[in-house]
Amino acid sequence: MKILSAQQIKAADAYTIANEPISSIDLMERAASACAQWISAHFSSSETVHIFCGKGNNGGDGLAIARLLWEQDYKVQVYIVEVSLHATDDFTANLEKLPIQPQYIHASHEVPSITTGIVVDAILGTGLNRPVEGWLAGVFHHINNLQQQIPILSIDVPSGMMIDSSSEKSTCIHARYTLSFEVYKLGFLLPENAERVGEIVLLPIGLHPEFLQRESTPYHIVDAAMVRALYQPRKSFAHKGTYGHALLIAGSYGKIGAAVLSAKACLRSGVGLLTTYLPSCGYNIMQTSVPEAMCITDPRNELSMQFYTLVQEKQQYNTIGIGPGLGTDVSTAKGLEKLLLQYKQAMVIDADALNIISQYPRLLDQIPANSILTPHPKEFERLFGATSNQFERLSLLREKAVQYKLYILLKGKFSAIACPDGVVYFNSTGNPGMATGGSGDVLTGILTGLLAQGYQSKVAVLLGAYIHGAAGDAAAEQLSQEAMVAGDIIDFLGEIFKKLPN
Ligand SMILES: NC(=O)C1=CN([C@@H]2O[C@H](COP(=O)(O)OP(=O)(O)OC[C@H]3O[C@@H](n4cnc5c(N)ncnc54)[C@H](OP(=O)(O)O)[C@@H]3O)[C@@H](O)[C@H]2O)[C@@H](O)CC1
Ligand SMILES: Nc1ncnc2c1ncn2[C@@H]1O[C@H](COP(=O)(O)OP(=O)(O)O)[C@@H](O)[C@H]1O
Ligand SMILES: [K+]
Repeated sequence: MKILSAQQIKAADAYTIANEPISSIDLMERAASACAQWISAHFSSSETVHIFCGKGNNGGDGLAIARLLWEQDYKVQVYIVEVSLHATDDFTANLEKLPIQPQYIHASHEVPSITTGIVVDAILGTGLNRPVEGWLAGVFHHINNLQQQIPILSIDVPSGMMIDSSSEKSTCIHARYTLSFEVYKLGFLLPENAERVGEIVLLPIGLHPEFLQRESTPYHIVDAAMVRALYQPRKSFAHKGTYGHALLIAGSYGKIGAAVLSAKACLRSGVGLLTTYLPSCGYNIMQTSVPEAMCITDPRNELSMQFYTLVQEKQQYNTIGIGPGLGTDVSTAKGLEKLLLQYKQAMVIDADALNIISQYPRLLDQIPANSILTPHPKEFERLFGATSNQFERLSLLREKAVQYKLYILLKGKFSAIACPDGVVYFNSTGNPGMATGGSGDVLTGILTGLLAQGYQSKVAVLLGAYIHGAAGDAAAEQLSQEAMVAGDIIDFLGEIFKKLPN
């Protein structure tokens, strides 16, 4: 699914009006009726609905929603916030059709004290053209202070929130739900806006499919349809050699669990053969807990320089996953440097392997093209530096993926996957139950398993991120977000793989 900028959304609107064709007031009616339907499905008509409208088309939506809910016997109060002297034509047309008398607000103290019902925020939408400040910011503060008692529903976008750049300097409505039209907006996907958007509900309003199909954008959402198209079923005459041999270099004293989780996830993602390279203290643990994995040990309790010679001697590994629980011992760093000089196929680099690279940045140039890096935000910052906001971080992510010809998956809710061509995919699966130690080690195992069995890096990272989150969602569904642990994500992988064939 494509993510469109405010400018592209405006163009989609215009294209739909010209080519469906439909009048702009009817398109607004369609958007408003999708919102009114959602509201009536979720809130009883005994609730008073307080609708705050600006004077642009977002306000026009609000007025139409007010009329539609009034027709369904809701008690409706409309407040027109005088954001501008100018009103749009569709706002004016809907004001003429409004069956009740609105109240006008020119100052923050004019916001009524509302103690029951629900609040609908239709003050500003994608037409925001400057940060919200001054008396309007005061109005927003008043509305936000109601939040504890009553739900705030923002129409299309929480008012005051920029969708294509940081809203740090703007006062925004903090919504409990954002009822947004047709497509995700980039700002919804970044953690800095989490408190502003609340729960996102996407409502289709019939924007022209031709426009959506042909419009190009660097930002996409990974969805179920996309991953089903990427998935390759196993061949009936396959043997274990068909699905590759992965080498997983992981673990240090006290962190063998990370290696175990990665190894199990790699095997449960369909790899043909798996060899793990571990410090000596991990041998019994791995052989007992994951008998399917072969095991080579380093004589030390940290991994030493020796693992590069192993790769040099045995070139049979289709890919290497390195990092979970590795530690950042100097000898491990030296081993990683030698490995990067020897091994030229795409690999998966995570956790302490990334931390080592951030200590020796020259190693970035040695990483094989098309490798997958999986930093969490802190690791990303160590690798590439701090940024002043998350839109800048996203630009930096794209820039580094292009510069080093890598797939860089920046972890979090809506993990952002930047590709060497500068395109970014946001993963749509996963939940806060996955914010538990070891979830990332499981992801490394999955990605290593998919790469080893022959998926191209791009397919492996999109498919892997999606199934990792989907298995996490299945685990949370069964066990709760609190009680699930990283190992449960592995246990639910099978359920997700079963749903992938078309
Ligand atoms: N997507 C679709 O296909 C469809 C979209 N639709 C809807 O249209 C919405 C976009 O409507 P829009 O373009 O009229 O802009 P909108 O957000 O109402 O704001 C414009 C007003 O805000 C003002 N203003 C701006 N910044 C300000 C600030 N900081 N502080 C104060 N004022 C500020 C600006 O004032 P001015 O700059 O003129 O002073 C102007 O008056 C979209 O979000 C969706 O709800 C549906 O109806 C149909 C299908
Ligand atoms: N709130 C969340 N929503 C969706 N996915 C999440 C959430 N929290 C964590 N995850 C996922 O869980 C994984 C956590 O990885 P990481 O922080 O490296 O964990 P660890 O180092 O403990 O293995 C990432 O893939 C991340 O996207
Ligand atoms: K709004």
